Amino acid sequence: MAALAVLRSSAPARLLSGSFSVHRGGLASWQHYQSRRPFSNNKILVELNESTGVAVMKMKSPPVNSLSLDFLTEFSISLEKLEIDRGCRGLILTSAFPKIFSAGLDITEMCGKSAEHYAAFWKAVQEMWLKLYGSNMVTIAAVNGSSPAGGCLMAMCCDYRIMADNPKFAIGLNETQLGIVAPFWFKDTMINIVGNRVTEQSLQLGQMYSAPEAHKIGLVDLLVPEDKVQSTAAAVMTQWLSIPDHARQLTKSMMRKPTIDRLVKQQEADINNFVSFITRDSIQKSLQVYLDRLKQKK
Ligand SMILES: CCCCC/C=C\C/C=C\C=C\CC(=O)SCCNC(=O)CCNC(=O)[C@H](O)C(C)(C)COP(=O)(O)OP(=O)(O)OC[C@H]1O[C@@H](n2cnc3c(N)ncnc32)[C@H](O)[C@@H]1OP(=O)(O)O
Repeated sequence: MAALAVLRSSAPARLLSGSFSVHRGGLASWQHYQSRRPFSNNKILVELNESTGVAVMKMKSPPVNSLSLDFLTEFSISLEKLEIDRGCRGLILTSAFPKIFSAGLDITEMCGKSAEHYAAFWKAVQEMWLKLYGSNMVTIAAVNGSSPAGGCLMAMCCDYRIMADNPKFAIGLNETQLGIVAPFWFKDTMINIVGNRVTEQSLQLGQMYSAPEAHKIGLVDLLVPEDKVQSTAAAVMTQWLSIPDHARQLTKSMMRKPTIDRLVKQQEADINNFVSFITRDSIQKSLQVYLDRLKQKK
């Protein structure tokens, strides 16, 4: 968080516009952030409303917004651009697809690949978490569909979660159902929202909660009809932005810094831990079985 705060105060918006081709239009228009990365297929659509200072980031990686290495890299770059843009104070994170917010980490990135690939992938997951959980912006998740595991983590990184009131949509950290283990920083993020007891039970059982259940345990803050998710997110954002930035940001930092520092201090060890865990034959088998089941369920 401290690192982001430094970035924000030292990088003038003019520099950002020059470096990243941000096109600014009239007051009422939306800006489109175009990524110049050659491998980018624009899996993330970002629209910044200059007059409100609110960006809407829509995940758009078919079919289910799974978090691949490419997706995560594009996500982190997009987030960093917004973070250093002084014209942007708030971020609404949502999905371009009805019914799916994000399917979590892309399981194919964790199966049958090299140790180097796993290390690069895990670093990208860490970076996504560090940037989103440590953001100085007001962040609101507009959860318009199901959101297992890494998708739930993304929502949990935000300051406030609004979910579509549909019992068919589920959210939670279901890692144990795949035979894998949520790392300590996933666990800490959840504890900070719902407390130790609920987190322990959720993680052991790999529990997925329907939207009403998630609201009941405090995993999501507000349930609204599906067609009201975006407008409610905008309204809640206005409330949050009425608080002076410096006071809100310092408070957020005070609450989250210990959790963030814990990973920062052992980032390399966490990568090594992930690689040695995911390369075990038994874990590879579990993931393959889970993936095959997913593909066969139709
Ligand atoms: C002690 C030391 C510990 C150290 C730490 C070690 C390890 C930690 C490791 C990892 C942590 C991982 C966290 C994760 O995020 S794991 C991912 C968990 N995600 C899931 O379980 C979601 C699975 N998907 C679903 O439940 C459904 O797909 C979903 C509800 C999202 C959507 O359902 P729908 O019916 O609409 O769509 P499907 O037909 O099921 O899927 C379409 C298509 O997409 C493929 N797919 C779905 N999810 C994923 C995914 N996460 N990754 C890759 N691919 C996915 C699915 O297979 C279908 O493919 P196809 O049949 O069309 O080819």
